[in-house]
Amino acid sequence: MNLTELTIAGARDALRAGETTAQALTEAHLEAVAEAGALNAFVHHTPEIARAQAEHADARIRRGDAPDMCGIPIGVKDLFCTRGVPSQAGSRILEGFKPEYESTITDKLFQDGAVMLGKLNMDEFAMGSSNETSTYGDAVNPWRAGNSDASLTPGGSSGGSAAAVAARLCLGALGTDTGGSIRQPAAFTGITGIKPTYGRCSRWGVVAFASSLDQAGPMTRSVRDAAIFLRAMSGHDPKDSTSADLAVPDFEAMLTGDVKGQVIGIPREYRIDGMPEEIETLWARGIEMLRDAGAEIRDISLPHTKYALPAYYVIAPAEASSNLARYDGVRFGHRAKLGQGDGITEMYEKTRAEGFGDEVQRRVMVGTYVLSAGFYDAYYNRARRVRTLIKKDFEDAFAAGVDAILTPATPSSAFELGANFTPIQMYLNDVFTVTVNLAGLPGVAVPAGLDKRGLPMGLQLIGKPWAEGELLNVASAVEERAGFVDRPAKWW
Ligand SMILES: NC(=O)C[C@H](N)C(=O)O
Repeated sequence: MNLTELTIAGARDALRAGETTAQALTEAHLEAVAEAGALNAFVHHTPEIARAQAEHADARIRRGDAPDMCGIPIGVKDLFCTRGVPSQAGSRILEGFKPEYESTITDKLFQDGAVMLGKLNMDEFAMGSSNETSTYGDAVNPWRAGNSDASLTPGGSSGGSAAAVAARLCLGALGTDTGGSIRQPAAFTGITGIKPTYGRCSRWGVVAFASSLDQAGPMTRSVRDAAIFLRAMSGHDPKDSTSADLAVPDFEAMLTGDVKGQVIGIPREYRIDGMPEEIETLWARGIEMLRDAGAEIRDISLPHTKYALPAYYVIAPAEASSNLARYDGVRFGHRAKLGQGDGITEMYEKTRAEGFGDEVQRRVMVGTYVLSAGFYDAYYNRARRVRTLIKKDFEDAFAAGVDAILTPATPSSAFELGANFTPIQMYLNDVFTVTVNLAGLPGVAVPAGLDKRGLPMGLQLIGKPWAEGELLNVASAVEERAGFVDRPAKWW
């Protein structure tokens, strides 16, 4: 058995059947991680923790007391606080920060027996779409275009998570998604990623970027794995007042693959100018797959879509400017060296100028500006009103009988690292994904084909609030028909 080729479902079943052990799985993955330095996916390695967790998991499996994630080697995005383990959110300003507490999500996973191999690379404070704003340097996509050896982005901000899962360094990884950070990298690396409904998973102990938009989710190599992983992460947490007090369904049991009679909406506003033909064709193929599976395809309108990106890039920086005020050189991580006569103001200024990268500084400035007294109504309040309209567009579609919405996940496949996009060009990566965060809905990206260069492309499905199970079921129908089995050739 090739242990790094298993899915989470396959590994779980093999562990329970005694065909392998958590320790063997862990060693195989630690070895894969050690060989994959060129991908720069893992930025902190925790082999001692992994080995201790695996030993413990094996004992539980032998006792017949093994939850689904017991003994499963995973990677954790650096945005999650993990007790005693560096948790830097990809930023220099959190250099040396080792939390004294565990995030609720990692705690839940560890309670279930999951094995943490280490922390994964990401854009600084989750701001970016290419993993190029990370203080650790770029994570690299394991996929390459044709015969070219140019390094491609795995997407962002959960770039390390996507690269690690696609390269078989772990069976699944934790990501977070504020405007597309799970779904875009999943699409760029040919894996599955779901952003759950806002409130499905606790945000406690996840470094905050934009609190009304942030949501954690799993990144995996199959829809079934996403269902298993998501169930283990979900649930109410009294420590996060925005987490929902709702029962968590068995998402895996809902994967029947049957979508007969379901109404799938195709929003005409997502047919944007300049959309590459290959993405358009992929979308058309997705429509055919679902029609073929017995779903009813319906053209719909989500009229405020075009205002989503500008509204997101007002609301997210506004919240970020407030959340990031706490990094002052006193409470966490990095503090600048001070000169003679420097007072507390210089300490704040120098620390923040050194500790934050350009993109983070840009967002703090934009955010502070749109919240300032003279501009609050013109920008922040207007963006909030747009957000309400976007949410209402989706509500109207669902009220008219639509069960799920199909769109492309991204407007392109993976691009080269160092492409030197302007900030606006970079933000355009999120054009199909931010609406979902603004509306608080669940969205899943599934790999559905390769482009002419041999790079993966993904489709996005958007669901009703709390309907992750139904949504993953539609995704599984696409997965089955797309038959995406391609994988990156190993060059690292
Ligand atoms: N965090 C995210 O979901 C990524 C998004 N591209 C942003 O930079 O805000």
